[in-house]
Order: sequence, then C-alpha cells, then structure tokens
Amino acid sequence: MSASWLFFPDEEQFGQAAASHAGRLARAVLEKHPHFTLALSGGRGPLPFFRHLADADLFAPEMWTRTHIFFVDERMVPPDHADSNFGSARRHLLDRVPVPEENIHRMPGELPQAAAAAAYTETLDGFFGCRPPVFDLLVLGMGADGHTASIFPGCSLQDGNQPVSPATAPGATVSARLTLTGPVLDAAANVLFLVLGADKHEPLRRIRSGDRSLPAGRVRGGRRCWYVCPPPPA
Ligand SMILES: O=C1O[C@H](COP(=O)(O)O)[C@@H](O)[C@H](O)[C@H]1O
Repeated sequence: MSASWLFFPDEEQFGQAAASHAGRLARAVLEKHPHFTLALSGGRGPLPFFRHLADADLFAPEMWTRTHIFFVDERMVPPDHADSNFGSARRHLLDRVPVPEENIHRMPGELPQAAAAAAYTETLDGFFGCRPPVFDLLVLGMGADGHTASIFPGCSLQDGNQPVSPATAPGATVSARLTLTGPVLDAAANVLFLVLGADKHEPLRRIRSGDRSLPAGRVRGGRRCWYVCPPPPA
C-alpha cells in the first residue's frame, strides 16, 4: 500500500491534524471492536500531537477508557528519568487524559535490557495473543539519520519472530534501548509518521524518491501517513 504525505507550516497545525487523524481512526475502530491500540514513540515529533490529543473535541473522553497505550521504543532508564519515552508521554499526554492506569503498558526501561525485552514480549503476547501483534495505530518518528523506533541505519529491523528487541543508539546520551521490531512495524493497521524539523528534509527526500536503505523508509505497515513540519523546500 502506498504512503500519503502531508506538509504543515507550523507545529500547531501539525499537532492538531495528527490528533484529529488519531481521533477519527479510534472512533472508527471502536465502532467495531472493544479496544483501540495505540503505540507511542518518544522524541520531539509527537509533542504537538500529544498537546492536541488531550483536546476532548478531537479525542472524546469516553474513547480513552477503551484505548490501550503501548510504546514503540524506550531508553534503559527508570520511568521518572528525564530521557524516558514513557515519562515524556506521561507528562505531555497521559496525565492530562482519562486513560485508565491499567490501559497503559510501558516498556520496563529500569530492567536489564534482555529481561526488559522478555517482559515486554510477554505483555504483548498476553494482550494480543498473536505474533506479530497488530496495532490499530503506530505513531513513529524519524531521526535526522533516518532511524525510526530504535532501529538505526545499519541495523536489522528483524530479530527472528521476536516483537521486541534490545537495541543500541550510536552516540546517543542513553544508547541502550528497547524497540519494537520490523515485523511489528510492518503488521500495524495504520502508521502515522510525525516528522518535525528541517534537519529531516534530506532523509525525507531520499525516502520519497524510493530509497529503502534508511530504516524509516523500510516500514511497510498498513495505511502509512507521513506528517511533516516544516514543509521541505520545493
Ligand atoms: O531516539 C528517538 O528518536 C526518534 C525521533 O525523535 P525526534 O526527536 O527526532 O522526533 C523517536 O521516534 C524515537 O522514539 C526516539 O527514541
């Protein structure tokens, strides 16, 4: 399935459109299914989205009780650490919406990497009952080096049939990570890439021209939408 691309002049419009997109998807899923499953990324990209997702007109309060939150990747730090992806989602979104605590499934970044991968695999297997798990919506970001989730250039998106894998972020402040694997990104019903920053224009140009060498360009999950701010030069 091909991807669609939308370009936004400012973070306000970018965040609002992304939240509205997620709200529409959740409404459609919840008309037919008991749950809406949403996996969140870390970094700067999702912050404007988080701000607007707390708007009850875009994502109705009663939808939160049936929404289950998962994580795309995590740094190996405790949940209250400044670099925790869960901590960021907690501060910018989860503390501001009526999502039940038991619907939040965080990656246990405080555990040793292998134990954390095993524990989150058990969480996913228990909830979804299939491999790979099929998320209703995966929110992905992209780094200026073309990485997505914690899958960096030169790394395989696959780890057997494991849905979760330990990973290393070259040169990052917290390099030990946990990430969902390629098959999970590819199995999602919907993927929303939130790409913020002009430093991403070059990898975006390569991906749009069909270059599949960058991890973000290799994701093949369901209906893929790329939301980009600011727009690349013509
Ligand atoms: O390391 C990470 O970076 C990517 C991109 O982050 P951004 O700040 O450039 O938007 C993010 O998607 C991923 O979850 C995070 O761990």
